[in-house]
Amino acid sequence: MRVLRVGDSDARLIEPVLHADERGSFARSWCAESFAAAGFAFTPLQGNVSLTRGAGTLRGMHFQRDPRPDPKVVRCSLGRIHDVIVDLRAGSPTRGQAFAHVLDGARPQMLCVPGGFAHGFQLLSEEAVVEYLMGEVYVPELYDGFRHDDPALGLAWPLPVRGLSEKDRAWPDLAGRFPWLAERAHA
Ligand SMILES: Cc1cn([C@H]2C[C@H](O)[C@@H](COP(=O)(O)OP(=O)(O)O[C@H]3O[C@H](C)C(=O)[C@H](O)[C@H]3O)O2)c(=O)[nH]c1=O
Repeated sequence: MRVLRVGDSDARLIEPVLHADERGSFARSWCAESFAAAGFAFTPLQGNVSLTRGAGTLRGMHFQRDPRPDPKVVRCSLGRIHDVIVDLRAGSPTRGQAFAHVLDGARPQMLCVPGGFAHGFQLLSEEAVVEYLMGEVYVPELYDGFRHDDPALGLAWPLPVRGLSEKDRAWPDLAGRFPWLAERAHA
């Protein structure tokens, strides 16, 4: 299993061993012991799968607020996505930093995202299936987000953005809710 650090953050990009033979291939999509040894201790409480159509379509950015932030293990099982996480945790040395990865259904890579990060992705293929194990259950009252083009972050997206949900168009500016972002923007 290959474990890559994600910048200086405590997120991890894990590539499990791919056992290929004449039938195809086999890889683990999660393993408590080896993931913990890789620095990502995690207990899945919910599994999500989303099918998205149309290159450029974007889901996010979403996060679940304290006291129930939602760590997740994200895998693209079909197609290709530009995946972005943003550290929103108070006190984190990488607070405010964004980390982008291409996740490809042809590779069994998984992005291990601690709770307190926002997450979103844009399709690089015409269709994509994204599956993720969640370390916290969905709590609608704590479900939050910000726009992909929030002025406080300046996130770059590889394709013209399309297919946003009404909710993802309407998130309020982050700086109004996280003063430390506004201060940083004026630093
Ligand atoms: C997240 C979630 C949603 N829902 C319901 C709520 C809506 O009626 C429907 C679609 O929800 P939403 O439009 O928020 O789905 P996405 O835009 O794919 O949200 C996800 O996109 C980004 C990339 C993520 O990382 C999160 O896992 C998740 O926020 O599913 C549930 O029933 N359970 C859930 O856990």
